[in-house]
Amino acid sequence: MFDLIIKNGNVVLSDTVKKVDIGIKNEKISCIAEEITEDAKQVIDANGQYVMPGMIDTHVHISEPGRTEWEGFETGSKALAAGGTTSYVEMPLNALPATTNKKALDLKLEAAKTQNYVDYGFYGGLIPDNLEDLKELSDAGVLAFKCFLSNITSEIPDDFVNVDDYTLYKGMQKLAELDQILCIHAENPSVTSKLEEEFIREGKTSAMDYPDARPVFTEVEAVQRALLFAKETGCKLHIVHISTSEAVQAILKARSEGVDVTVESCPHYFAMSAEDVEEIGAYAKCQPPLRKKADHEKLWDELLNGNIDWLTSDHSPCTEDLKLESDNLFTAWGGISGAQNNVDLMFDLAVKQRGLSVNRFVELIATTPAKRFNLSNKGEITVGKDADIILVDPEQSYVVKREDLYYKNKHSAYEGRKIDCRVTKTIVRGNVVYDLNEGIIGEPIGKLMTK
Ligand SMILES: NC(=O)NC(NC(N)=O)C(=O)[O-]
Ligand SMILES: [Zn+2]
Ligand SMILES: [Zn+2]
Repeated sequence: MFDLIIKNGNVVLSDTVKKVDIGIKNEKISCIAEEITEDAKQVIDANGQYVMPGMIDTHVHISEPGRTEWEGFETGSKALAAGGTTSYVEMPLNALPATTNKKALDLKLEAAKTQNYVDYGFYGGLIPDNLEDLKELSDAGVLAFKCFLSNITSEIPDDFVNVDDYTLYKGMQKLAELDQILCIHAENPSVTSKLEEEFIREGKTSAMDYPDARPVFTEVEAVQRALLFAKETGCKLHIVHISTSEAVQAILKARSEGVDVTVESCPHYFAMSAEDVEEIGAYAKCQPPLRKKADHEKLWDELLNGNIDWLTSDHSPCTEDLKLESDNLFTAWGGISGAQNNVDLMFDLAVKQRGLSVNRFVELIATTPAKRFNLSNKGEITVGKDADIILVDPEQSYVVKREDLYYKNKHSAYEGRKIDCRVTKTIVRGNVVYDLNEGIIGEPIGKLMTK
């Protein structure tokens, strides 16, 4: 007797897509066979749909506690579930306090405990004055660490700040000892902040000016510095939300020379370019910026050539006033609400429109991040793994509408956009948590993932 059987779907296995049935028992995938005839408490017919591992989104900002009006665990995890994500890793910034010591992590754990509809884990932050806190955060089970090379300053006590080079060096030494990955937001802080001031002074604040104020080389420079420090210290490195082909090439070169480095990018860098931001406005503002068409196409080549390791949402929500109060892009809040439209949007763009294989797509959303973050129960449809599974209908289309968004603040850079693919069910450890017709189902059953 199975708890759940998923029948007749096109199941994305590690190197093939096969029409097989999946039997689930005690939260795990317990049988994969051409036909399962045993009984089950629940049967799902997935005819005509892809059945694949749920997305593992390793880049999500939930600003609870402290800035819960931006996003909370309940609303954020509902959006993730509705978008086909079955587990996520939460960034150490935007909540107050930032997750830079054990006390702050405990506040996160407490807030998250009863509110998550999907599985979740945490990052610890590296900032200039917390080198002594890294071991305690690591011992408490954070999945990885994060720091900013990009300029990030705040007047508010306990908010996140970027590292200086000394902290980067010392932090990497410590994290290498702790066998932790350091994830880095890589942009040169002094060039970008001064350039932005200069552009504003000169009134050059259009959507097409914005990427010029954070030029390609400022990403490449910070990436190269991080690579050099990683080579020196032996620290495992992961570069988040990469926006340029040039930076990807620098990463590939360092990897070929022995640096243990991986790289992610996000759907928004593929779905939109700076030209689109002219129309969409601040909802599509982020750092690093959406690049102009020619750079954007070069990043697509990197993705299609297998040079980007995985995809994340970088769901970085805020209240709508922070997007609207400023009359120019330069001073509006940077960050895109995207957690609910990762899987189907990228399936449409990369698989349907640009011919990426479905197997490669699954590596990008699930298998590779699971391996890198040592989430050994997740990321593949294989007997013994957690039954974290989504159904994806490549024949359905929909238009992104505010009222369908689960975010606390229902704005999106994709509002009004037609997506030719749709997530129809999300299953976390055998529990159906989202269904297209019924919406979010049941109680928040998400469990904490620790290292
Ligand atoms: N404070 C943020 O949420 N920042 C985020 N903002 C973006 N990407 O625009 C990020 O990941 O850098
Ligand atoms: Zn960032
Ligand atoms: Zn981010």
